[in-house]
Amino acid sequence: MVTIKDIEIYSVSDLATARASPWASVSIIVRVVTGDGQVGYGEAVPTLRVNQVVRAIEEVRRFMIGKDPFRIEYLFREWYKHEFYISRSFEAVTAYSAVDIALHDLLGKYLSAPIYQFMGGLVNEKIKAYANGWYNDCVTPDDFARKAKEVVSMGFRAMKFDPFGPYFDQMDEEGLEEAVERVRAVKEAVGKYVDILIETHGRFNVNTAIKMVKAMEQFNPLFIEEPVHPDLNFEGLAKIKAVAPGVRIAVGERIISVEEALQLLERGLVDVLQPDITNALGFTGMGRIRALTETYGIELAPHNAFGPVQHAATLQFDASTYNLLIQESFYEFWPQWKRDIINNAIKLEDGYYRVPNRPGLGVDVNEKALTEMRFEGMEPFHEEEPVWVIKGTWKRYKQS
Ligand SMILES: O=C(O)[C@H](O)[C@@H](O)[C@H](O)[C@H](O)CO
Ligand SMILES: [Mg+2]
Repeated sequence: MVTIKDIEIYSVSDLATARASPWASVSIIVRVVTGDGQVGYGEAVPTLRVNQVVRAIEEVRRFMIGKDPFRIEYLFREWYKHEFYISRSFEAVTAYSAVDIALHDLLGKYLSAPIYQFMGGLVNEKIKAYANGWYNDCVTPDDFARKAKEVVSMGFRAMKFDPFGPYFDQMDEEGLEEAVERVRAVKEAVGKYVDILIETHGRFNVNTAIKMVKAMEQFNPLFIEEPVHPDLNFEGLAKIKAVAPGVRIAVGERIISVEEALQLLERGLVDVLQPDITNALGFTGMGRIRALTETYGIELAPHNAFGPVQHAATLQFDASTYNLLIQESFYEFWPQWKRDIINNAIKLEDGYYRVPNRPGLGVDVNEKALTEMRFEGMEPFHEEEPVWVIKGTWKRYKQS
C-alpha cells in the first residue's frame, strides 16, 4: 500500500523584491512525499499569518504520516473529527486545503491523469481570465488608464481593480469622485468589449457601500466585489441588492466552508461566488461548493491570489466546472521569483487559458527554487499600506 512518508513545508520569498510583488510577498508551498517517492504539491494562504499557517500544517502532517493518500474523503472526515475547530479556524482550514490539493496532485500522478479528469472531466476547453495585480503605483485616472491599455495589449479581455485609494469604512464625496474618475478612465481606455470588475476588498460600512454601488452602476461592471465587510453581513448585502438590483455582487474569497456558502446563497444575496481553493478546503471543498452553487443557479469566479501552485490547482478545478463565469489571475503580474516556483507556466492565449492535459496539477514545481528561496519569517508589515492592497495605490490624488 502507498502511504504518506512526509509533508515538507516551504515558505518562500525573495524579500529583496518582495514589496515589488503586487500582492503576497511570501508563498507557502507543501510537498507531500509518499513511501515510493512520488510527490504532490499544494499551497496555503500567507497574508499576516505565515508562521501560524506553517504551524497548522505541521499539525496536519502529524495526522497524515503513514496514511493512504488516496482515501481523500475519509482523510478529511477523520481530520475533521480530530481537529474540532476546522470550520472556525482560518489557519486550520488553509493548512488542510494545501494538503488536500497535494493529495489530488498525487492521485493524478498515480492515475496519469490531470485532476480535472476525476473532478468531472474536461468541461471548458479554455478558461476566460481576468487580470488582477496589474495596477501597482496607479493613483491618478491617467495612471489607471495607461496600465489598463497595457493589460488589454497582453490579451486580457477583463480586469479587476480597487479604485478606492486609502478609504476604509467611510468615504467622503471627494473620495467617491476620485474612484468614479478612475473607473471612468479605465472604462474609456479599454472600451465596451472589455469587462471591468470593481474590487472593494470588503472595506466599507453599509451606508458607504450603498453610495458606492449606486455611483458605480453606470459603468456596468461584470461585478462589484465584497462591497461591505465580509463578516457574513447579510443585512448589509440585502440593503445593497435593494438599492441596486441590477448590479452583480460577488463575494466568497474568505469563506472557509460550504456551510458559509449556503448562508450567503440561501438568502439570495450573491450573484457570483468566489471561493478560494486554498481556504475552502482544497478540491474537496470546492467540489462541494460547486454542487451547491449549481443548485442555486449561481456562477463561480474562484479567487486566486497567492501563488503558482494555487494558480495551477484553480485552473484544474475550472476545467471541469460548468458554472464557471471567469477566472482571476495575478500570474502575469507577479515578480519573476514567484513565477519561477513552477517551471512550465500555463500560457495566457488571447485572454484565455488552456489547462494542460498532464498528470495532477499539470505543472512541474521548481524544487531548486523552493530550497533557494526558503524564508523563515513573516509577510512584511507596512503601517502606511495594508498588505491586501495592490502596492502603491493606498493614496489620494485630489488635494483637499
Ligand atoms: O480579490 C482578490 O484577489 C483579493 O481581494 C486580493 O486582492 C487580496 O489582496 C488578497 O486576497 C488578500 O489576501
Ligand atoms: Mg477580492
